[in-house]
Amino acid sequence: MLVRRFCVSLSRSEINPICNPSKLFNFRTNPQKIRIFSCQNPAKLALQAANIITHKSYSSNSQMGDARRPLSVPIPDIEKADRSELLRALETSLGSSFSSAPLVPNPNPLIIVISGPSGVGKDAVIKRLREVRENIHFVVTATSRPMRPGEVDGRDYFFVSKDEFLGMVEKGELLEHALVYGDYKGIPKQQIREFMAKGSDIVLRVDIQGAATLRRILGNSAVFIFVVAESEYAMVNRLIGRKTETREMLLVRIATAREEVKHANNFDYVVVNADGQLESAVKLVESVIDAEKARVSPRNVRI
Ligand SMILES: Nc1ncnc2c1ncn2[C@@H]1O[C@H](COP(=O)(O)OP(=O)(O)OP(=O)(O)O)[C@@H](O)[C@H]1O
Repeated sequence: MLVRRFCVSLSRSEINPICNPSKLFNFRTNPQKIRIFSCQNPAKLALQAANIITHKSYSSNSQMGDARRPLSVPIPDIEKADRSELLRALETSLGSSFSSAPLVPNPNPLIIVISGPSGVGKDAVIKRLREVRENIHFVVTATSRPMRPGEVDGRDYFFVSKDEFLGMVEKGELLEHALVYGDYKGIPKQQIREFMAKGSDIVLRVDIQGAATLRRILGNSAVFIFVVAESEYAMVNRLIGRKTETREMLLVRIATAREEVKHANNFDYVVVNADGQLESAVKLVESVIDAEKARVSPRNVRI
């Protein structure tokens, strides 16, 4: 019964390498042998198939008169032969040895732009991502805003004066810059070039305005991720809880955030950072990065 099923599928299958070895090995097949397969006796057919794969289909040098054709070698029984013997026979039959070189090139380093309204947890997501992910560089933004308690110059931001900042702009040292709530923020190009050359992925953390500018500059060569809280209430609560804003600034930030939530469409991915669910948000960002690395047509960024 089993033999019958095997044979029926053999005779029906166009791509079955036994019925048509040319599909697999690109050989010129002997039409005579293919015709033999269409015989009606299933047991005989199975035997012939087995016979051909071990000996006959590769044995006739007289029919393969050119140098590209594989040599005539029997393929040992897969159950009995040792692996290296089998590999050698397959290599000889195919006419070339199996390479250990990667079948596809290593993926290009990515630029990942992380943005979202104020207070949704961009910094919290990035801080955790920094702990769990290797080979990724978090660009330190230059800013003219004063340092907050607990922040470190060169780690959280490069804190510079307004004049120093404008000097950087003039020398073309910034990929993008903007005036945000009265303070300048900008992305130093040199850092990106340096770390991409080492093969690191780059994370840029910008506000919505900055993300829109980067989209114009980088187009689809970078990955844009929009981080949001699960609700406006949660977002406001987090801003209040952070205790970094004056009452006036709180109002401005919340009003701006309301507008900014509408910009999700300009991004490639949305990540919801729900209350108490920071780990899930970070995992999702990691999945996005992994998926981007597996793209068939990679993004190709030049700074
Ligand atoms: N998933 C979460 N659950 C609870 N609290 C969170 C979560 N994510 C972030 N927070 C807290 O919310 C506050 C705001 O987060 P964070 O400073 O990271 O926001 P942000 O988007 O970087 O804000 P801004 O754009 O104003 O700098 C912080 O006190 C942070 O610890």
